[in-house]
This record gives sequence, structure tokens and C-alpha cells, in this order.
Amino acid sequence: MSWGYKANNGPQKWVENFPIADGVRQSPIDIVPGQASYDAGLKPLNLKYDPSTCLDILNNGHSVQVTFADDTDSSRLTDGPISGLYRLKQFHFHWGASDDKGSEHTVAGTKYPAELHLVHWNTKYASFSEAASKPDGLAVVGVFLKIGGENPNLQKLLKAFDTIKSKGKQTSFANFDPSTLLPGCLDYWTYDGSLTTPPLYESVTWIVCKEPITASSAQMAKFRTLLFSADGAAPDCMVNNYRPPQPLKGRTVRASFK
Ligand SMILES: NS(=O)(=O)/N=C1/NCCS1
Ligand SMILES: [Zn+2]
Repeated sequence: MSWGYKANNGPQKWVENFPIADGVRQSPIDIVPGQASYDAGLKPLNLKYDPSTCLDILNNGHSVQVTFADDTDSSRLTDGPISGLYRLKQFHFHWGASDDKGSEHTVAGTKYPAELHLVHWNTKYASFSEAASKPDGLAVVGVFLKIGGENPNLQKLLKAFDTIKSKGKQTSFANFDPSTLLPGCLDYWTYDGSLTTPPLYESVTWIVCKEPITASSAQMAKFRTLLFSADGAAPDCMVNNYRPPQPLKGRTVRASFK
């Protein structure tokens, strides 16, 4: 049986097939602002995205994912805590069955209803696949979603959900600008971590934005209409697709802000 988020295949079971689940730099973590170290040497994030690199939107059975053409540097992340240039590969979300949970990172124990991950790979490597297992291979920007007014930029994504309801469905998705999903303030926390889904590679420089973006409760409900299950199988709502916080194991979390 493949990994998922249920009692029989979920985060408590992943270590059976992916022993690095008990590793020294696992993600997500609980971010405790009072224990983060302000680092004046951290640069502002430099994100430049080209909407024409947006390719398609996919239900991969674990999340909803928007994939980008990464054969050029036109959608990329530089500066912040990283060296070099990292190309945007995809973004996806994690969310709960109700508005009181869903994020992977937590802030002093607070869970947000959802979390957006923008996944970038280090162009010192030849491809995402090669970079994915290297200690400096990936940089993921995390953005929390909180309940508020309807988010018109999120609405563009949600309109596609009816056509990708079940696992394996994908459809073309063009000219979307992911920077419209970023908060106004790009203050961030950063730490060395891992993929939060199997294979849980310890290859991620995490960059978690302090400021959330908003989604309405109705928009959150739309995420919950997606299915973990494939067409024709018993419908299994895609909810609670988040890994809980993992031990810090001596790591330092740095803040780009005072
Ligand atoms: N949630 S996550 O972004 O850490 N996990 C991933 N797995 C494959 C690419 S990103
Ligand atoms: Zn993720």
C-alpha cells in the first residue's frame, strides 16, 4: 500500500519505508518566534515568476499541484538565505478537514487552516530530480493561509478543481502568476529541513513567511471537495494532508526580521 495520511499509511507509519523520517533535519517544525535568532545578514527574498511558465494543474493523489516549465531561469528565487539561483518547479497546498488545522508548520503551536509550498531547485544541479536528494538541493517557500475575505487569486485555482477532482487528473493551466499568492510583507523564518512527504529527503532550505494570505471559509471548503481516490474508486475526501511538526534536534531557526 502506498503512503498517505490515514492511520494505516500516514505520518506515523512512514518510517517503515522511509527511515529518514526519524532523521536529524525533518520537516515541518513548530516555529517559536521568541526562540528564533534574528540574522541581520539575511537578505530579502528575491522572487521573480513568469506566468508564461505555468503549465498545468494536477491532482497527484496527495495534494493539488501547479507545475511550471523549468527549462529556463525565468521563474526563480535568489537571495534570501540561499546562494545561487533556484528555479520554480511547482507549488501545492496542505489543508485540514476543518478550519482549525491543516498547516504543516505551526507558529508557537498555532495551526493555520492551510499552507502553500512553492518548490524551487538549485540550478547547480542538472534537474529537480537530481537536486531533490542533495542537502542544498531545494528551497521551499511556505505561506500560511488564514480565514478571511475571499482571495480572488486563489479563486482562479479553485475554478479548475471540478475538472481534477480525483487522483491522476490534470488539466492545462496557463498564465498564472504565483506571486499573486505571496503576502505583502516577505519577512521570513528559515531553517534546514526536509521534504514533508515521502521520500522525506533532507534537502530543503525552508523559508516560511511570517505573514499569512487569506482564504474564505468557502474557499477552504472547495479544497475539501478534492479526492485522494481515483475516478471509479470509493470517494475519499482529500483532507488533513499534512505532516505534524517534527523534533527540532538542535536546529536553529533564523528570522529575517526583528
Ligand atoms: N511538502 S514538500 O514540498 O516538502 N514535499 C515535496 N515532495 C516532492 C516535491 S515537494
Ligand atoms: Zn508541501
